[in-house]
Amino acid sequence: MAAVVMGRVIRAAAGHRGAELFGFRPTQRRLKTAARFYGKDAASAFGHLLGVADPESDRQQIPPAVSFNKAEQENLLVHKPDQPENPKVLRVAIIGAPNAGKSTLSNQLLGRKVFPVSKKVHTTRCQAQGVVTEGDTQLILLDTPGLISRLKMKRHDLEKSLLQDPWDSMQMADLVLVLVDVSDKWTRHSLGFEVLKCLFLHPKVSSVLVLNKVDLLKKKSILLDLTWELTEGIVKGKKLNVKSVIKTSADAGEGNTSPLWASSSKEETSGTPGSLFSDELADYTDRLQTEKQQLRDLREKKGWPLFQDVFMLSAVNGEEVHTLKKYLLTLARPSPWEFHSEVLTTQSPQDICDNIIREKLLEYLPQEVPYNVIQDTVLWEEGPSGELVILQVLLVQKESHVKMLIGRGGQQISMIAQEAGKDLMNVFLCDVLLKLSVKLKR
Ligand SMILES: Nc1nc2c(ncn2[C@@H]2O[C@H](COP(=O)(O)OP(=O)(O)OP(=O)(O)O)[C@@H](O)[C@H]2O)c(=O)[nH]1
Repeated sequence: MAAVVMGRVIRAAAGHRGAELFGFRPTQRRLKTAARFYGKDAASAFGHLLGVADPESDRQQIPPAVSFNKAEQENLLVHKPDQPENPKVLRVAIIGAPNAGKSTLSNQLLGRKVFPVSKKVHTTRCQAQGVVTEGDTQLILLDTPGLISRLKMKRHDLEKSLLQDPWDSMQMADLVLVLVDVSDKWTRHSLGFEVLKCLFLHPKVSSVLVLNKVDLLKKKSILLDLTWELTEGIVKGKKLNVKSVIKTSADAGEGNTSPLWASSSKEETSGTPGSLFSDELADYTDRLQTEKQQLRDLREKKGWPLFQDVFMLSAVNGEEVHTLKKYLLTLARPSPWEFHSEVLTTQSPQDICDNIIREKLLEYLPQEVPYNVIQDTVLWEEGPSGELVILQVLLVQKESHVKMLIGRGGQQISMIAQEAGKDLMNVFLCDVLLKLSVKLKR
């Protein structure tokens, strides 16, 4: 049985794939269209992106689109970075348990959804990089799969990348954001052994605790207890002063680049990742002597006393993400940029497409069904009006799964195609015609 469903062609009123790189001329007409589509501020920023003199302001920076042309995207990745005179870089790994919100946070920091997000665990299958370029600074975000144990990987027959990639990200990072889902009553009281092990074995990487999903908490006061538990009552090498935490959290405004955190000491820190706490870390490592002993001790631990700062935010609605972003930008160190400012992600256009379709499969199909779908892109081309035309075949192993995927009257697959098409339009900023076909794998 097979079904072919077409995603609706969606109008990308903002004038397609951004910059002059793609041969677009920055016209006032395009800016007006952008104003209709995105709002006035964004239209100004779009003008800025296109190289048009910004008539009113350049307050807001619109992230670049990703080219749907594989060669163009690859070319851009090897393009000499257009860096300013004093470039700065911070490489940020984002780790945490599956479903903590790592990809949601990455997307918010990037300002465009390039990583897949879903309620089901293991949405992210391998490490991917996102690039935020602001002023003279480049933040390189290393989005990773949720940390799992070797045992779990074997038991659930999961790919090796799920185990290896978070570790690889840590090797590359200057700073790690440890995300905890505070709405999960069962897991929120401990960072988990895998996270602790990762932190312990990468002592040079500064760490910041991020308490995510605060929007789901009825009683916000629990955040203080959780902070205490997950930091062992120590942040920036100082004992926590709960009173000042409450005050600082409540007072933190938009323009405030300091974290929602205050230690009991008035002492200033240098803000240089990797250079802090070396003494405390040495003490700490001394206490855990043999490797066996170290691991045994870590298994009994819940928190990490070497966090540099703590943030409390809601990645899904962007609450306080701006504060975190500003904080990260201030920590960047002088270093040549690694990417051209037009690069938003290192993923190939096809990978982005596969991930987005997979995200919808995870959202709409029950239990293990989406994990067994094989995706095969059989057509990827530019249509006569510049639209992106994609045909992807979804191969499944059971007749019952074919039916589930297609849904009554084709409703299910049609919705998946429409939603994925809409997301792809927002990544590539062009019209997208997505066709999905479901087939039984013989
Ligand atoms: N309410 C709420 N939901 C959130 C927040 N952040 C993420 N989510 C939701 O949590 C689910 C998991 O988010 P992801 O970003 O896919 O989580 P992840 O950590 O990347 O997951 P894995 O790829 O499985 O490791 C999604 O349904 C998100 O919409 C938040 O701040 N508040």
